[in-house]
Order: sequence, then structure tokens, then C-alpha cells
Amino acid sequence: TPNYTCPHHLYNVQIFSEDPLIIYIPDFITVSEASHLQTISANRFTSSQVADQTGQQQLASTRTSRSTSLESDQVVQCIEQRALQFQGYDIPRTHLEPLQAVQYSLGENYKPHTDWFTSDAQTTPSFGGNRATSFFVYVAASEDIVGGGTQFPLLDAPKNERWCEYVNCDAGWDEGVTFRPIPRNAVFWRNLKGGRGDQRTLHAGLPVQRGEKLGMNIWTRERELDLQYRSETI
Ligand SMILES: O=C(O)CCC(=O)C(=O)O
Ligand SMILES: [Fe+2]
Repeated sequence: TPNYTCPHHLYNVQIFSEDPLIIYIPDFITVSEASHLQTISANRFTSSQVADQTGQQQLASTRTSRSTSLESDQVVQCIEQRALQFQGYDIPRTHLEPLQAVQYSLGENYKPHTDWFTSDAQTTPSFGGNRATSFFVYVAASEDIVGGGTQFPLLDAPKNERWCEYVNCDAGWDEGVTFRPIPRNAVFWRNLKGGRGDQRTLHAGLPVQRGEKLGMNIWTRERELDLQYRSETI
């Protein structure tokens, strides 16, 4: 679409935790953005990979979903812009990794991990250092979905039952907190504390027990990524 202008999209935010900073965002993307993301990601998925200690992308039994990098078309650019603006006005687009769509079918999951890296090979200046923040966006989920939440095992469950709209309040108190896969909502968190990875941001994509889920990662690096690691705008 020539001359596409970003929708004036209003959304609310809810601080879940101040330390580590975790913010829940209902309606982060619009209905039409969600369907656009489904369209542009369809048929492009390949088995998800995980960066190893040398920085190389590898298949891993800890991550059984399928994923794809998204080209930065005009609709994707609006989402990128929103994600940057959310974090203040000062972060340029060059700090963003290409947005990554992740598709989970029955039984697929991502075992507990952090989005920040522990090995220097993955945080070189070319990569813009480490991942400062993450958004995980639930783009779509089948209506009958069971499982597929995002669990942060080291966080405390919320006390107020109004959170039960977004988190699984049936989970045990020792299981941390699990955000449910509610389409178009997002969870944002800060990965680093004082420039170092924050272990409390450990999280997992729980197995989908029924139905399927489409998610999206928006990762912001500490600094600018080399051109080859960013997505070109189209
Ligand atoms: O699927 C989820 O709920 C979380 C996925 C995730 O943490 C990731 O892709 O890094
Ligand atoms: Fe993650």
C-alpha cells in the first residue's frame, strides 16, 4: 500500500513488576496488524534455532517451535516504531533485531531460557551488544488453545486476582507466573540490570497442549546492530 500511515493505536499498559521491569500490554497490536503478521509469516516458517556459545544459530531440542524473520514492510515498521516509542524516544531503529514470528503447534515449546546471552560471541559490537529488552507478542492463538503460556518461574505470582485475566491463576505458588497466550497482547521486560543479564527474567514458552499459537519476538539491543543483522525496510 503506497502512503500507508500507521494507525493511531491507543493501548494501555500495566506494570507487572518494577524489578525486574515487566510490563503487561493488552492490545499492543491491532486486529489488522495481527492478521497481516499471520499473512506475511505463513509458509515461511523453518525450525526455530538457538544461538550456541560461539554465536552460531543451531537447532536445539530446547526449542521445538518454528520461526521466521519478518521483512520490515510498512505495517511491520509501525509495530517497530511503537516498540521503540514505548521505550522512550531515544532508541533508534538500528537497535532492533528483525522481528521474529514464532509458530507453535501441538506439543511444541521453548524450555526455560533467558533472551540475554551469556557468551561474548553473541554480544559483539556487530550484534549491538546484548539484548536489552524483549517484547513477546501473542499474535494469534486458536480459540480452544490449552497451554502455550509464557512462564517466568523465578517471579512471584501476582496477589491481586484482577491479574487472573492475563495470568494463569490455577498454577501453584511455586511455579512463578505464567502469562496466558491472549491474542494481540504483549509482555515487555528488561533483560539487563546494570548492564548484566538478569537471571530473574528466565522464562519458557510452555507446551501447547491443544490448538496452536503464533507469537512474535521484538528484541532491542543495547547498541546499533550491523546492517547485515538488521532487517531492511521494504
Ligand atoms: O512462546 C513463548 O511464550 C515465549 C517464547 C520465547 O521466550 C522466545 O521466543 O524467546
Ligand atoms: Fe524468550
